[in-house]
Amino acid sequence: MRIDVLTVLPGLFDCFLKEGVIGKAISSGKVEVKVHNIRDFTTDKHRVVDDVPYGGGPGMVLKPEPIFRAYDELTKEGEKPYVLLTEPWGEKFNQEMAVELSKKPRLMIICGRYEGVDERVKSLVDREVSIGDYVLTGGELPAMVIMDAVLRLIPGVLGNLESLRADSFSDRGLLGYPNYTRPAEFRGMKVPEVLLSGHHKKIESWRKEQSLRKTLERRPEIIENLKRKGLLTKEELE
Ligand SMILES: Nc1ncccc1[N+](=O)[O-]
Repeated sequence: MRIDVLTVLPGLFDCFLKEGVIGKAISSGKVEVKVHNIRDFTTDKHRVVDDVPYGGGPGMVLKPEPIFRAYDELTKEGEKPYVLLTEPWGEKFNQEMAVELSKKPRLMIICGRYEGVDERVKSLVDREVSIGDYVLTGGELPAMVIMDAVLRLIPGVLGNLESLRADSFSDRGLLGYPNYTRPAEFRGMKVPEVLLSGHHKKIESWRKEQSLRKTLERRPEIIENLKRKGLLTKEELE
């Protein structure tokens, strides 16, 4: 997968693209992420990317020309990207959307900033996406959240496929099961016996039960939703 990011603050992405699972996925060539400074697509001396809003009002709006120039330049060759715009009032990002986006060969993420982008930019956009009902200073952190959730789903990025298998829960939006590692007892708190039993079938059903119980407790609407869609098996419903 290739992702092109358009932003006025490219520096924000430096650590994100170098560290951890994402850093390895990029350095190993499994995925390609290019961050582009919208300012590089301006033509004036002062490299202006924003301007005051027509009709008055606070703050600045990202101008359309530099973003369109970047889009035209970056889509001259290769597959047309599926274009996301990160902004507070977009469609709520979730695991289902991450799975869907992870199947696209190429993405472009336009990071909103200031009071947002000129409305005409949305003629380039396939999906306006929000990571939550709160206002950040810009769409760069949301872009990193989306890339993190999407890139970890690309085959080969997460070394141990097992952790992806566990995601079969999160792909249905179920909350994860409790995790433990050595020591078997710590400050009087013991690891559940079943996890020390080596009995894989029992461990699997214990984990599934824990996940369903936690989801029912904290996010009952997810269980209701899965019931309605018929995505819970008979024994899961018991
Ligand atoms: N929540 C947000 N605030 C500002 C820009 C983008 C945002 N978002 O969620 O994509």
